[in-house]
Amino acid sequence: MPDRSDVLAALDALRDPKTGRGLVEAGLVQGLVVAEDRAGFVLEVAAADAAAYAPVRDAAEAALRALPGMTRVSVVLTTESPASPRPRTAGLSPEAQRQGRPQAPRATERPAHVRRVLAVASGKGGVGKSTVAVNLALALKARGLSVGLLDADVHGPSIPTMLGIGGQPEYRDDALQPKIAHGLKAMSVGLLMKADDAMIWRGPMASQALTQMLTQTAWGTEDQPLDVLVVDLPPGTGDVQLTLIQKTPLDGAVIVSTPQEVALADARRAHTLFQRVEVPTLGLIENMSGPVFGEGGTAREAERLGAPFLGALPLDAAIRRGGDDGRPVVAADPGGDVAKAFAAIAEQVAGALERA
Ligand SMILES: Nc1ncnc2c1ncn2[C@@H]1O[C@H](COP(=O)(O)OP(=O)(O)OP(=O)(O)O)[C@@H](O)[C@H]1O
Repeated sequence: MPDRSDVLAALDALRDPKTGRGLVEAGLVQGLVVAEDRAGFVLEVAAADAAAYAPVRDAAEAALRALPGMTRVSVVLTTESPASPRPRTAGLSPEAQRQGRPQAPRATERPAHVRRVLAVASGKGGVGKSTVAVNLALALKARGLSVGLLDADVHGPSIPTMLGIGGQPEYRDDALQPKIAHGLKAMSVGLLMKADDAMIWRGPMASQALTQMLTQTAWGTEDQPLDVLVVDLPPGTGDVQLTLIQKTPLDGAVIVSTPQEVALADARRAHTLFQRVEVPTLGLIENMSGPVFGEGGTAREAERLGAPFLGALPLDAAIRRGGDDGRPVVAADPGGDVAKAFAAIAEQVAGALERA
């Protein structure tokens, strides 16, 4: 298996067309991940140079793929647009300087022409976070808002399936063009990565690519800004989530949980995580509520945390089918009980975002 130094040598053998130096020496290789038969990194260039560097990205991918034993390679070309400077990062606090440990960077850059950014989070995986994100986005849209959906779930991006979208997003007019599905503007990490690249994407690449999807997607225009951008975060409360929520300028978060104690304990941790970064928890949502998993647990947890309880959604086969078929239940059956439950939640979320 090639190791990190083999990968670096292969990349440095390629020339940066601008400086004539090797890619590594020129500082173009960022966030390199090498793990057994996989490698990936971010090639970040100025926006004006994006087209010129596409062949460099292709050459880098080819060079890595040519290494013996290397089967999965992913190079993401990201651009640094002059109109949207990189997020400024916080300097080291005196305490951190003394300890030699950097503080995590805090986002200061908002995506252009987006009024509000809402995170949908869950402590635990599989509780229906993505299902809620999609249907809540549709319910907000049904209120007359213009809504975008950013699938940041690097662990398992499911929004493309849920919305029935696919194919690489187009890069036009210096921006990634979102896919339009059921009236939502959607962008997913799943559209940019190949199915089995998930592991590579968990590291710095994920963070950089998400920053790019957030800030360089054509979410809105000056004349028609996007009202709400819903961000489907990866489940969990670890370092990946912490980095993402620190780098994303969030106006509020909703936390999805099932009624079981194991899920509620993780929901509690998610709330604590948001508190740490001073993002208000707009409320908790109980999913898969009913006789199988129980009901009421999330409402009680919300009360304990001092956060609003936004509503409960039943365990319902139609919700699952809608997700599998690319026809989310709120779009497929807008007059049904589930759509009404989402409408009630959307009303509270819209109100809270207005005040945020
Ligand atoms: N209320 C519900 N009733 C029935 N099935 C549901 C419900 N909510 C979600 N599901 C189904 O449960 C599965 C997991 O849902 P989903 O992918 O939304 O969870 P998640 O929390 O986003 O998972 P992860 O973050 O781990 O990817 C899906 O098959 C989905 O269709």
